[in-house]
Amino acid sequence: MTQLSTVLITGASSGIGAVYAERFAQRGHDLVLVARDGARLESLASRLRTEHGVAVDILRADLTQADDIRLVEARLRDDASIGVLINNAGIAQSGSFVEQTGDAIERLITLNTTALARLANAIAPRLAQAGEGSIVNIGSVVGLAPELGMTVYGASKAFVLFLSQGLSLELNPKGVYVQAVLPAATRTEIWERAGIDTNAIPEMMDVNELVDAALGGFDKREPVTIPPLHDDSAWGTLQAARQALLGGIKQSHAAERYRSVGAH
Ligand SMILES: NC(=O)C1=CN([C@@H]2O[C@H](COP(=O)(O)OP(=O)(O)OC[C@H]3O[C@@H](n4cnc5c(N)ncnc54)[C@H](OP(=O)(O)O)[C@@H]3O)[C@@H](O)[C@H]2O)C=CC1
Ligand SMILES: N[C@@H](C=O)C(=O)O
Repeated sequence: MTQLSTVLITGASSGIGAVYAERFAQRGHDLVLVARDGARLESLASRLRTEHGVAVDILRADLTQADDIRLVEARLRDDASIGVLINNAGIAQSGSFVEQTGDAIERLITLNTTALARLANAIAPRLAQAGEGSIVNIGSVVGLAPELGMTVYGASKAFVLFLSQGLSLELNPKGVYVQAVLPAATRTEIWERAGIDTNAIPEMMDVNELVDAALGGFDKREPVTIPPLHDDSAWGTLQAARQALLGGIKQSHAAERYRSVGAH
C-alpha cells in the first residue's frame, strides 16, 4: 500500500462527507465516494477530478439495504488500494421516542450502526494484515448526552464511540489507526432531512471548520477527536472516572446495599 492510499467515504454526497472528499482530494488521494444520490456524487467527483487531478469512483448504495451494504463491503475487502475508510453516512430523527415509528428507528440504527460496523469489519482484516491504514468513524457529542433528548440517535452515536474505542485497542497494535470524531451541531443538511428546526439551536459550527479540525486530530493520530471541546482535559477526566468505576467492580458478590433484598 502506498502512503497515498485511496480513501472510501460514505455519505459523500453532502455535508461532512463531501468536505472530507474535498480535503483528501486536495491532499492528492484517489477516492471512492458512496451515497444514494448518484447525480450529486458524479458532479462532486467530476469537479474533484478536474481541480485536483485525482481518480474518483462513485459507488451508489443505500446503506440501509443489505445488498447495497454487501456491495460496499466487497469493494473494501477486495480493493487493496483502499487504505482509509471514512465511515460517515448517518441520519438523525426528529421527535421523542414515543412519537417515532419502529420502521424509522430501525432505518436509523441500520445506517448509523449496522452499516458502519459491517464496513469497518470488511476492511479491518486486510488493513491488519497490511499493518497500516485508517478507519474514521463519525459519532456525535449527542452520544455522550442522553439529556439532549435525541435518544435513539444518541444511542447510535454512543455505539459508534464504544466501537471505535474498542477497535482502536484491538487494531492499533496491528498498525491500524482508528479515530472516533464527535462533532456537535454543524451546519449541514442533516437537520432539514430529519425535520429538525435549527432556529432553536443557539450555535452551530461551519462544516469546513469541523472537518479541518477532525483532520487535525487524524494527523495527530488521536483515538477520539472532539472539535468543539475546548478544554481537552475534560475528556481525560471522563476516561479516568470510567477507569475508577471499573476498578470498583467486584464481581464475586453483590454490593452491600443490595444484599438484604432476598431476605424478605
Ligand atoms: N451536522 C451535524 O450537526 C452533525 C453530524 N454528525 C454526523 O455526521 C455524519 C454526516 O452527516 P452530515 O454531513 O451532517 O449530514 P448530511 O445530511 O449532509 O449528509 C449525510 C450523508 O449521508 C448520506 N446518506 C443518508 N442516508 C443514506 C443511506 N441510506 N445510504 C447511504 N448514504 C446515506 C447522504 O447521501 P444521500 O442522501 O445521497 O444518500 C449524505 O451524503 C452523520 O453520521 C451525522 O450523524 C454528527 C454530529 C453533528
Ligand atoms: N446531527 C446532529 C443531530 O441531529 C448532532 O449529532 O448533533
